Amino acid sequence: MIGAVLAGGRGRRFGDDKLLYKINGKPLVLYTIENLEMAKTIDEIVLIASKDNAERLRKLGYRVVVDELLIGPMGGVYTALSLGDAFVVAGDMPLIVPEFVDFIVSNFKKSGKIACVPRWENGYLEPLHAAYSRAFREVLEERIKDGNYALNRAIRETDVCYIPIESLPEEWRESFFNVNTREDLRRLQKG
Ligand SMILES: Nc1nc2c(ncn2[C@@H]2O[C@H](COP(=O)(O)OP(=O)(O)OP(=O)(O)O)[C@@H](O)[C@H]2O)c(=O)[nH]1
Ligand SMILES: [Mg+2]
Repeated sequence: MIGAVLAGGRGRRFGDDKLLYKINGKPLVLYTIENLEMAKTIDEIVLIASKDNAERLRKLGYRVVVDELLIGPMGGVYTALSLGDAFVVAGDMPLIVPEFVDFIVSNFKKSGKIACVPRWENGYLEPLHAAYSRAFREVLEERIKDGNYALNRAIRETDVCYIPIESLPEEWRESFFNVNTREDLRRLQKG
């Protein structure tokens, strides 16, 4: 399974250097990549960049694909799925838990569903920490054509499998932590 890292955002809340911002000498996105690589079910990492940051991201040594749409996360997932089935994560999720990724990917494979997405009891979804089949790209294509760019709605209106988060080990929840502001970074450095 491909591990696709969304890295084409503009980081308006943080500053556009967000993913390459160094924490203890290492770019934020490299934490995400290295944890994803540790998942046994992931055999290739691909960064889904914008044309503006693709060259800078290429220097990290991973495969980079340019997202030509830049309509938000939905376009990133759409671009990733052109390569095949993928586990998609946001590049700003440095604490992803490899065992959790493997858990989602194996459930996705077992379920035979078009996608498998973690869901909180209150209904909130975690679409940027989820497994998608290539076939889901067609669902997205229809919606993109109509100008419907909300990924959450696309998932809700499709027959996907959900992973109930509260039934899983509590330590796995840090997997969803994402860096949006400089304040989040301080939380990360404190550990
Ligand atoms: N390929 C791609 N990635 C995206 C796109 N929009 C956001 N992302 C990435 O998805 C992840 C989560 O997005 P956000 O937390 O909203 O980050 P952001 O868009 O960079 O930041 P804000 O402008 O502050 O919302 C980040 O790693 C972004 O780089 C997009 O249009 N295409
Ligand atoms: Mg974020």
